[in-house]
Amino acid sequence: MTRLSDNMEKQAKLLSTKLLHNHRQVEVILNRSVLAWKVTEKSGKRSSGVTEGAHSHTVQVFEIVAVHKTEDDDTQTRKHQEKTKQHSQLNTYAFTVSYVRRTRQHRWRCSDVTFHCASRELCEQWIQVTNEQLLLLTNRPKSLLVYINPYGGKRRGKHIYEQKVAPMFRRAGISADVIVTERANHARDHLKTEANLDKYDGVVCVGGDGMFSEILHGLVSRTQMDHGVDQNQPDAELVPCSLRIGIIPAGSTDCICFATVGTNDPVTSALHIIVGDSQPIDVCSVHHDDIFLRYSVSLLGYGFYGDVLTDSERNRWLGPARYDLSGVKTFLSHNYYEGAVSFLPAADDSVGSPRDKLQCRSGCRICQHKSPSKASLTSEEEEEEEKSEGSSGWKVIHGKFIAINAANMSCACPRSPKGLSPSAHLADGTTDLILVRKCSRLDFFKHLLRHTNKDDQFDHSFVEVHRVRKFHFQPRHREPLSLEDLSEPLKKKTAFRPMCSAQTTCSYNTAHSSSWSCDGEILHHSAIQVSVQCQLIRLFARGIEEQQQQQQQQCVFEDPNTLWTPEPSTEMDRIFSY
Ligand SMILES: CCCCCCCCCCCCC/C=C/[C@@H](O)[C@H](CO)NC(=O)CCCCCCCCCCCCCCC
Ligand SMILES: Nc1ncnc2c1ncn2[C@@H]1O[C@H](COP(=O)(O)OP(=O)(O)OP(=O)(O)O)[C@@H](O)[C@H]1O
Ligand SMILES: [Ca+2]
Repeated sequence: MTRLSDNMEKQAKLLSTKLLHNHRQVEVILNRSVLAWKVTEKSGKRSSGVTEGAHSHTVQVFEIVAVHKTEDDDTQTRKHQEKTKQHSQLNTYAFTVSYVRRTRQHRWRCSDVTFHCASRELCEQWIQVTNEQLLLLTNRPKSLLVYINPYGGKRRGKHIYEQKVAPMFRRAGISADVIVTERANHARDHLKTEANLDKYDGVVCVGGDGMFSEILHGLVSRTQMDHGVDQNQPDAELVPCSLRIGIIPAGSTDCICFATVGTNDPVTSALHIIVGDSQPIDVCSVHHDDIFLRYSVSLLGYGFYGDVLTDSERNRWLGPARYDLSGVKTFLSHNYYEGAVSFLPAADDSVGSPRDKLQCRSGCRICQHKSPSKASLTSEEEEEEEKSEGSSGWKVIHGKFIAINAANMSCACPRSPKGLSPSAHLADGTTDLILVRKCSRLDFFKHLLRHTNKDDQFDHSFVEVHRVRKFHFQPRHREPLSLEDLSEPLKKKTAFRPMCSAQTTCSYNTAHSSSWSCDGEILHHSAIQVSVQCQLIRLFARGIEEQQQQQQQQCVFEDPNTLWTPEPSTEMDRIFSY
């Protein structure tokens, strides 16, 4: 066994020992980046002609969840002690490493591997040295603030957290303060005004997109208040939030989780939190004149999706099925709306285009590209840039639209696995503006259907899509201006400005106006100004991993339930022979 000093090369072995695993002798190596083990002894039981190289396993150190002494009463250890007569000295002291194992469709599971050692000292040394490596991973959260919506989705949030997530947090040594919400906006208000955020490394929401939206608003507003930033200023440079947000999906659509992780699975999300993943996310700020309305990270939808949402709110009791019912009803209504959309295209080539088929994936190059237009430009500089852009500046489109959608991320979800804009990026500082013009029911049906198959939903004469940094929408008909519809700050403002003229209220016709759905919340203003705030928040996620990469990593070996991670033989040789 060798123990090398801290300043040795990254790949140098910290520990290298012959141990027992599954009744067989294995050589186990720990260096700064991987834990690896390979069988060094042939077993009569498993002689399937597989070479020794195929028995090699590696686990990235940053994907180790925890290492523990295997308890004496551990069933596995007892079974092992009974069975392994031939290794009598090597079967008493054992440690278990819990690590991330990839399964199908971006799902992660926590797997355990137990190694048996010849002595207590050796066992303790393995635990200590492995733990030392885990402590070096400073991006891992130690303390979390968790909000559970007990009524989201199928009302299983509390059960999911207690049964699936809390035990994993405990195993990983993460402490969690849990608040089960008692009313809508409880989490938002608590974060905004009460929570002592200095105590935490992250905030976790257990619920759906609506619950995530509460956490987003609480955290972003709190950060701006703490830094004296006025959210009502559409051009204000917002301060990024320092705490990351974890999403344990327990809602109806869970689009934000699906589009950032690739699956809606509580265990996978818990593992992304434990390993301390970090995925920056763009946030759209939505204003009406100089009044802040809301933030959005997924879909801002006017017309079709706004109407689906408005109708579905009446049928909340139906749970997730409410969207399908309202979807069919809205489709049959076949409404269209008139208005003007003006937008500032993301002219910079580095952001690609919504039709380039370059999907945003883990480590996305486009999102990493630091163009000056991302985050670093002051609003004055941006204004200057806009003025000097001339023909590449703001564009205006007047028309009759069935839907106006701004997809800040793909909006992939189980209903539409590739999403509303399959090539939208999580953190590029832009949103994809999709305009679906008035068309026949059949054409609109064909367009919708393409959200569920491989065909290009933008390849229709009545659909256009633009990658934009900002956009405005002005409905052709004036806004409804009943005081009940107005947000608190606007009510105050209205008291000084007589906006609600008789002419305005009379000219408003509900049949001609839709509402915006903002991440599943209805906005009470149709005329809005939207600006993308590049990478304003970070999630405990890493973006969707390449499917190809996943498949390469997963091979079923001998036991179809055993998924293992083979390394190219050269890589394994390098690890074991260094
Ligand atoms: C022919 C089948 C076509 C299926 C087309 C499916 C397209 C689905 C695209 C879903 C995009 C979801 C975007 C996510 C938005 C979230 O920020 C938000 C908050 O959770 N969710 C919703 O607003 C919830 C929005 C839920 C929208 C459901 C729409 C269902 C449409 C059904 C149309 C049926 C037509 C049938 C004609 C006979
Ligand atoms: N204790 C509570 N009682 C009532 N409503 C709550 C409570 N806690 C949170 N809410 C509200 O419930 C709404 C819906 O919650 P959530 O997003 O978790 O589920 P969902 O609507 O089923 O899922 P999705 O948003 O993914 O469609 C949120 O807008 C949130 O503000
Ligand atoms: Ca984006």
